[in-house]
This record gives sequence, C-alpha cells and structure tokens, in this order.
Amino acid sequence: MNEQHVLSVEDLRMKYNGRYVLNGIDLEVKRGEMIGYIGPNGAGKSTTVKILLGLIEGYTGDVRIFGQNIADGDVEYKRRIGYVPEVAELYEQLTPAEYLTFIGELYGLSYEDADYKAKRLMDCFGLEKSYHSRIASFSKGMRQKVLLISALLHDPDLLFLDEPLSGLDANSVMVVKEILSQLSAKGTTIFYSSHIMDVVEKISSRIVLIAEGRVVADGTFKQLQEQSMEGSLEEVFNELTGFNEHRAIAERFVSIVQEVQ
Ligand SMILES: Nc1ncnc2c1ncn2[C@@H]1O[C@H](COP(=O)(O)OP(=O)(O)OP(=O)(O)O)[C@@H](O)[C@H]1O
Repeated sequence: MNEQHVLSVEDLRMKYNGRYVLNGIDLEVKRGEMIGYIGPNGAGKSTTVKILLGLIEGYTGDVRIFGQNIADGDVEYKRRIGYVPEVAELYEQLTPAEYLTFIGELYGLSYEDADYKAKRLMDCFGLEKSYHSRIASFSKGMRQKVLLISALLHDPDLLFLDEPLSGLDANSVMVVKEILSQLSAKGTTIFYSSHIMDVVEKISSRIVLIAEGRVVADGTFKQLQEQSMEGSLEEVFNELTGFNEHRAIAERFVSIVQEVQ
C-alpha cells in the first residue's frame, strides 16, 4: 500500500435520476496536502465527498483511501477519517460530554480517554463551562466547535470539512485556520470544501475546482492564477466557471424587488 497516496479517485461518475452529476473525476491526493475543493452550487462537491465517506453507493469508477478500494466491503478505513458536515446533526438533547464520548467510543477510544481529551479540547475553545450543558442551548458557533472537536477527537489521518467556519467569530476563525495548517504540516490530509474564497486561497496547498461534475482546474493558487491571468481566487473562480454577470443579475433582482405594485 502506498501511504503517500492517501486518496486516489479515478473516473468517478455518479448519476441521479438518469442525469450525471459527476462526469469523471480524477484525483490523487498525497499525505499532508490541504485540498481546497471548490465549485459553483450544484457542481458535485458534496456528492464527491459523500461518496468518499462511503455514504452514497451507485457510483462508477475507482476510489481508494489509504490504498484500499472503498467498495471492497471493509469499512476499517473509516476509523481514520474525520468529517465536519455542512449541516450539523448534533444530538440536541445530549451534552458535549455525552456526545463527544459517544463519538470517541465509536472511533475506538476508551470512555476515559475520550472524556479526558474532549474536556481539554472544549477548554481550548473556551467552552469548558458548557461541557455538561445541553447542546440544544448552544449558539451556532458553539455547535460548530463541538462538531470540529468530534471530527478530530480520534486524530484522523484524513479530514473532510464542509464550510467548517460557518458561524464562528473572527477570533475562532483564526484559531481554526491555524489548527488546520498545523495538522496539515504534521501529516493530516485535509479536504476542505467551502465557498469562502479568500480563506481557501490562503490555507490550501492545492486547489481543485470542479464545475458540472468535472475537474476544471487543479493546482496551487499561483498555478491557477497563471492559468486564468486573474488576481484573487474569487476572480479566478469567476473566470474559470465563465461567470461575469453578477452586476446584471443584481440589477434585475433589485428592479423586481422595487417594482411598484
Ligand atoms: N439525493 C439526490 N437526488 C437527486 N439529485 C441530487 C441528490 N443530491 C444531489 N443531487 C444533485 O446533484 C448535483 C450536485 O449536487 P451537490 O450537492 O453535490 O453539489 P455541491 O457542489 O455540493 O453544491 P453546493 O455548493 O450548493 O453545496 C445537483 O444538481 C443536485 O441537485
């Protein structure tokens, strides 16, 4: 097994109701890479990630994680993966203590280890006093922090994040960005899906842009800039996805909003 290639995707295709949403994705991801996985709404980002996590079947193509074909029925690889989903499905009636020890045990930690680690990670986020409060009473940012802790508790080798900064205040954003770069520097492979282009631009070692279920750009931010001759990642994104109508769409929208009845 080649541990350098943490993730390898070959000709990945997926269709829903007869319509292809992934049209042959190819990707090789090495240990410690921080991939910014971006694309317009509906491009197929979540579908790709859900396939990689083993949550969706019915695809064609070859997906290998840590060298193992994920379709071979052995789910052992999932123990080495962490996932921060876009929509937090936390168990509202539980406390972080209950929820995080439950998740920790699912990943093979002992109750005591999970509890000890979770408590200290909560403390890092300034949430030590809320460790035994119900998640139902938490703000959006507090929930997001619990979600991040739950994805990292077992120190995964491969981490998938979908809009992980959503709801976090500016200080917490700095902390989480720093956590991700330190993890990546220590060998954790990170797959970061987000629409916040300036963050993706800054933290990714490599950016993969998909549109209509295909990889349309793959490289460092610098390489993408050179390819499209644009400045910021937002501009590169607009250019590579052929979008230059923001003003016209906004004008039309505002004129409809302000129509006199
Ligand atoms: N369960 C489903 N059934 C049918 N179509 C689906 C299903 N899930 C996703 N799709 C379709 O697949 C396409 C890709 O969706 P996906 O959620 O992967 O996009 P995305 O790139 O993550 O978009 P966003 O940026 O809006 O989150 C869309 O056209 C969507 O309508």
